Amino acid sequence: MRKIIIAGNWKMYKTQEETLEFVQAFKSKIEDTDEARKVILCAPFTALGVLSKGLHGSRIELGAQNVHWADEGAYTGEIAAPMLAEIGVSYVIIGHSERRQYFGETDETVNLRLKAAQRHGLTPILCVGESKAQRDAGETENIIINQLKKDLVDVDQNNLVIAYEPIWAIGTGDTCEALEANRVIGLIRAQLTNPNVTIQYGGSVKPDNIDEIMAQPEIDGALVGGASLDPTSFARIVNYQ
Ligand SMILES: O=C(CO)COP(=O)(O)O
Repeated sequence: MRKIIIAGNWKMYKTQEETLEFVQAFKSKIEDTDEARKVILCAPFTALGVLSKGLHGSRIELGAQNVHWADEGAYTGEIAAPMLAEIGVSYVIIGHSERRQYFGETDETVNLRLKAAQRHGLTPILCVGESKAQRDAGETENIIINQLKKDLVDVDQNNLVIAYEPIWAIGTGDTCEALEANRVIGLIRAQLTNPNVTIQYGGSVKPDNIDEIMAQPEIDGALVGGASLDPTSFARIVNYQ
C-alpha cells in the first residue's frame, strides 16, 4: 500500500519564535483530517528542537532539509544523521534542486546522503526534476531516469519517498499540469523495483490546485514550499478533497 504524505519544506524561513506560532495555529486546524494522511514539517536545523517539543503528542512528524553522508567528522557547517535521529527527526529531504543548483550537490553526493539517512533509520525524500531548458529540449524523461539511476544505487526502496519537482515550477506559480505531473510520476514509478514507494509532486502547490493534483492516480502526496509557511494555507492543503 502506498502511503499519502503531505510535507512542508520551509526552506530558509522561520525563526524559533515563528515556528512556535505556526505550530500553535496549525495543530488544531488538522485535527479532523484522516490520520492515514501523513503530515511532515521540514524545518531549518535551528527550528527542529522547538518544533520537536511543540509537535509532541501530535501526529505531525519532523523532517530536515539535508544531511551529511558521514556519521561524524571534520565537516564544518554540516549535520550528521545521528544528530537528526537523536532529536526526533524521521524524514530528510535530499537532493533538492536548490541544493543541486547553489551548493554543488551531485548525484554521487545525493546517493551517499540517501544511504547515510537510511543507516540511521531516517526516511529520505529524494527530489528529482528537470529544468525549463531540459523540458523544452524534450529531455525530461532522460534527465529523470538518469538521476534515479545514479541516486538510487544501493538505496533501500522500502524506506524511501520520492518527490517529482520540476525546477521550472518551483516558486514560480507555474504549476506543472496535474495530468503531466501524473504522467512523469508514472514514469518514475516504472523505474523502481518497489511499486509501493510514495511519490509526491512539488512545485507551486497551493490550496487552489491541491485537489486536482491529489485526484491523480499516480500522485501520493505533495512537497510544498511557500504555501506551507502559512498555517491556514498548509492546513487547507493537508485537508484536500
Ligand atoms: O521546492 C519546493 C518544495 O520542496 C516547492 O516550492 P514552492 O511550493 O514554493 O513552489
